[in-house]
Amino acid sequence: MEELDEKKLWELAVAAREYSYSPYSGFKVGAALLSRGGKVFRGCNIENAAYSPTNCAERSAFFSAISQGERDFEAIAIAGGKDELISCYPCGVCRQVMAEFCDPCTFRIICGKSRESLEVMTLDELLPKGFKMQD
Ligand SMILES: O=c1ccn([C@H]2C[C@H](O)[C@@H](CO)O2)c(=O)[nH]1
Ligand SMILES: [Zn+2]
Repeated sequence: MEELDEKKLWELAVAAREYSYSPYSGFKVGAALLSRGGKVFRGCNIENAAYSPTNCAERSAFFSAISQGERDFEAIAIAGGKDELISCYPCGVCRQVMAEFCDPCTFRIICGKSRESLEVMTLDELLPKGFKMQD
């Protein structure tokens, strides 16, 4: 995936953020998950009055994709912030879900607060020595 495509994927995360349901934190997050087949699955964070049922944008995107039969992923872009976007990285729970389905050395996570300041990391960088099925 070229740099241009990473920017495009991040723009789709920004668009997905518009659907965020976050009346409790006011922190809106969008994610765009790219499959190896070139499909994009979007997700947003969905909060709840009981707090703990809240789902992050990243997991919403993964669960949507997996529910539609997709299991082969290339990259995810994330855009989050209250009124303004900030550099928003996936939480530990989402990193663990990524580890279930993605190759840690090749799956890329794209974060940033603007098209011009995107950071691209592998899952292995964000979740080194993760716990996996074979463990
Ligand atoms: O990477 C992140 C970090 C936080 N959130 C959500 C969870 C909650 O709704 C809000 C504040 O934590 O942001 C995400 O969706 N993804
Ligand atoms: Zn999360």
